[in-house]
Amino acid sequence: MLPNDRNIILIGYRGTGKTSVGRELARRLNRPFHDTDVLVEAREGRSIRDMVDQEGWAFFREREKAALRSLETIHRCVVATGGGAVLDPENAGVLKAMGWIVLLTAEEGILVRRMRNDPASHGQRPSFSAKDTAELSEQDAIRETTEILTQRMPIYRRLADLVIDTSSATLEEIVEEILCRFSLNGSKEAAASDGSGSRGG
Ligand SMILES: Nc1ncnc2c1ncn2[C@@H]1O[C@H](COP(=O)(O)OP(=O)(O)OP(=O)(O)O)[C@@H](O)[C@H]1O
Ligand SMILES: O=C(O)C1=C[C@@H](O)[C@@H](O)[C@H](O)C1
Ligand SMILES: [Mg+2]
Repeated sequence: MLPNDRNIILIGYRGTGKTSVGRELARRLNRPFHDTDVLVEAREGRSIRDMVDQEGWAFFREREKAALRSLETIHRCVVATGGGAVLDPENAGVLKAMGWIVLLTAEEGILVRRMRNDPASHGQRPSFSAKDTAELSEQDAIRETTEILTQRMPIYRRLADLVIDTSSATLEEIVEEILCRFSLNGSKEAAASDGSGSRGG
């Protein structure tokens, strides 16, 4: 398989922008986009939050694993993962074999602010603690985020082929960095989808 045929997989904590960046990157590359959270919700016919409330985290993690397995043989796609998908070592192995892994990061305070301002948070993002995330003070939410990131960052970093701090970057800038890093900027697929086909190579 040519390097440019590999999938591009986005990993990282909640609110780092995996879904937003993935959607835009797929549009720029004219590639299919898959989001494991969206797949799980579509298959289950309910939100992740409802799944976790009704069945618990282990149930959701099993469904997430099955969703990831169903993507194992795709190529030339962009994939956004759930923030905790990489915690399962088997999932991590599947993702690593699937393509280039891009880790998105951001400062804790920014992550908390993004999640609080995102209307999707309230109906769809289950709380990690007993309280609803929206009910936590900003300080407690930052503390919770810092604690979880301390556990997860070594796993995220071990898997990553590229790390991008999104704290003060726009979606466009992040997408450009990914295209540039994997030499996809001048590719026919990128050129064709951004309307600059005659200039591309
Ligand atoms: N670079 C950015 N700058 C500003 N806002 C951003 C950026 N990236 C994402 N956001 C905003 O942050 C919120 C969360 O983004 P998104 O849903 O893409 O994150 P995610 O990593 O997919 O989260 P989750 O793990 O919960 O699925 C959205 O409201 C989105 O518009
Ligand atoms: O960080 C996490 O553990 C999660 C992130 C979201 O993408 C969802 O997959 C779910 O809310 C769990
Ligand atoms: Mg997402």
